[in-house]
Amino acid sequence: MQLGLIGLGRMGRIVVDRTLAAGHDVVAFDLDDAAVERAADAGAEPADSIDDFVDRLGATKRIWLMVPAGDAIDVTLEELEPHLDGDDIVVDGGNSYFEDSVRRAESCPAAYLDCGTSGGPAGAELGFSLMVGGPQWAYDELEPVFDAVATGPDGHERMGAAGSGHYVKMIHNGVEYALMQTYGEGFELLHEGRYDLDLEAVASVWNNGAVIRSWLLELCEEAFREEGTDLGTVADRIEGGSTGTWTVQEALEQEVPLPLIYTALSERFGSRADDGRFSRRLANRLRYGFGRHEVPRRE
Ligand SMILES: NC(=O)C1=CN([C@@H]2O[C@H](COP(=O)(O)OP(=O)(O)OC[C@H]3O[C@@H](n4cnc5c(N)ncnc54)[C@H](O)[C@@H]3O)[C@@H](O)[C@H]2O)C=CC1
Ligand SMILES: O=C(CO)[C@H](O)[C@H](O)COP(=O)(O)O
Repeated sequence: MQLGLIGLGRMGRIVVDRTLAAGHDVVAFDLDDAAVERAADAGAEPADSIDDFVDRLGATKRIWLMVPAGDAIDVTLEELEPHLDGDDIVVDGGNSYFEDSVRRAESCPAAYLDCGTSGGPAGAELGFSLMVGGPQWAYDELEPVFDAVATGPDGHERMGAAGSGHYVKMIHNGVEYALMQTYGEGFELLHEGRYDLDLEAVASVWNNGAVIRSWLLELCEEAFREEGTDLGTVADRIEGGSTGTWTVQEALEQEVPLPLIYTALSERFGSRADDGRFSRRLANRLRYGFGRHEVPRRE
């Protein structure tokens, strides 16, 4: 099969490499010329514009977008759409908001598959976990590519109608936030607690047979090994947050309580306050107000 790939960053490049390794042909485009050159070195056919990209694809086009969620998807689709018809397929493998994917599926002349992708660049060796929404025929048609990009046939599944793939991935990310938060809390207590512990050793022994073993816990072990048991110079600031915000918004709309995911999300926002949380500072001052407790002051 021939696959056109747009977006050759951390994730797109893995899609290229795994698709090529499975014996398919890849036409590759990115706004970054150096990324296109690197994909060409790996065996892809380089394209220098969207027009060139579509010219290099056969009459029936199979296209995978791996650009950042948001405007980059709409801009790319706007350029692609005059070249597409109902026999063509477009996959969005990024972290798009599911309602945007529903809208795009309705307006795109091609069959549109929203594909939640999990595994991250670090999971490249194993292959990804793919959660796909959209028409069954398009999913079936792209099965050889999904087999290649995922861990294999068990690593991808059609979730349902348009939007469902990105919906499942959004909630996957909410779970990811909460798991990171709970590992963080456990290790914080171990770090601050009664014993002088080697946290890499704790993570390692937990990863060998413990109930709470997981890939994230293996990544905790790696972090302590590489940064030290006190995490060295790693700052207490957590970026990201869009997928977790959407998960919490959806939970509010569906009236489903998600206290753990909400707490994990709010910890991210709280971590970004430049000089500490205002609410924590006010609570500090109020304890003086009612109790004349000493007020710890900033340097
Ligand atoms: N990095 C991760 O752990 C994961 C990322 N994702 C999602 O995959 C998507 C891509 O993520 P990454 O590869 O990490 O991002 P990245 O920033 O590494 O790569 C994005 C690439 O898209 C290119 N690009 C941007 N706008 C473009 C346009 N209009 N036309 C052509 N190329 C364009 C950039 O030049 C860059 O090479 C995002 O939606 C992200 O949320 C999904 C799962 C995991
Ligand atoms: O999807 C992912 C992992 O599963 C990506 O790493 C994503 O960027 C993480 O989301 P956020 O930026 O909201 O932390």
